[in-house]
Amino acid sequence: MTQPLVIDNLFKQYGEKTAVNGVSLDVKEGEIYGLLGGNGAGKTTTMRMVLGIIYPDGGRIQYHGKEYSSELQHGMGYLPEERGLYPKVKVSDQINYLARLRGMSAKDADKSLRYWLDRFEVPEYYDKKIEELSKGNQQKMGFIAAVVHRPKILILDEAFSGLDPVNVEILKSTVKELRDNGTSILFSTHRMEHVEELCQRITILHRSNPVLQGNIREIKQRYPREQIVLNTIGEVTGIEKIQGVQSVEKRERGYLIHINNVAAAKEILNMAMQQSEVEHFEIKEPTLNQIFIQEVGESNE
Ligand SMILES: Nc1ncnc2c1ncn2[C@@H]1O[C@H](COP(=O)(O)OP(=O)(O)OP(=O)(O)O)[C@@H](O)[C@H]1O
Repeated sequence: MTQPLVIDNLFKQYGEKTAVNGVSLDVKEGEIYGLLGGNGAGKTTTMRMVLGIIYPDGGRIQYHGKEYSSELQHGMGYLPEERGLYPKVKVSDQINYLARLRGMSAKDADKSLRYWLDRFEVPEYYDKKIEELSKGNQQKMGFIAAVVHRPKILILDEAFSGLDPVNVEILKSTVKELRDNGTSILFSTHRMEHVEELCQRITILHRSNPVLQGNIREIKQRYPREQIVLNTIGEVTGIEKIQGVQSVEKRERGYLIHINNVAAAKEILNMAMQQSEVEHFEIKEPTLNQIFIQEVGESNE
């Protein structure tokens, strides 16, 4: 079976500025692939090349084994980071028009739009102009515009930005459902917890270069486990004296301990058990955000 999306050694230059330098990745059917990077890393440029909005200066993109052609637009959906809908046009006029541009009949387009408005519990937005909606609700309409024509490949650039926590959950479950129905999703975000929840594979870009790539589980295993969460009933003293312990922070229910040698973990546990009752002991794997900071030298969030 050919892959829905294969990007091979993609390259893009704006004058002297290299925006994307040798990005390769593939998105499988029914996968949400995470594209991460700080501001200006090259995520949007990569996505726009995939969508055929701009042309690569080098490299190759294949869609189900084929080169780009304009008909492929019918099978692709895009939620841009910046709002993509016209403020003064009604939701129904605009989204139905976009759906028809992507090959749907007027009847199917309207049915699909109404389905999505009901799904987000806002059927009354059908007749509203975009500018009449709040920022978060405009984002939802942008999402509907991206999925109304049932694309096989979906590109989501900061899909959850501007949404309140309830709406983030609603959109997240929708994205998971689209994945489970076979959609291939290329997903960019600054929020690492979303990536940890939604994606199995990622690429981290830094100043146009891919600096880290692969399966999140495997990536995490390559980084040392340097944090211990210890919750005890009573106080434990002397942890900082154990060799390999770098710092001990008192937390509400215990301690957060930084180590630079995993052998210290056993000694910490022994000491804690001698002095108190241990409620919880965990050697934590690094978070994706910690790995990101280590690779890129700054937080993504
Ligand atoms: N049309 C353009 N002309 C000139 N330079 C551009 C253009 N579009 C992007 N760039 C430059 O290319 C680099 C990558 O930009 P891009 O928008 O792809 O980053 P990004 O990872 O999406 O960032 P952000 O998280 O801030 O949206 C940046 O340095 C940007 O200034």
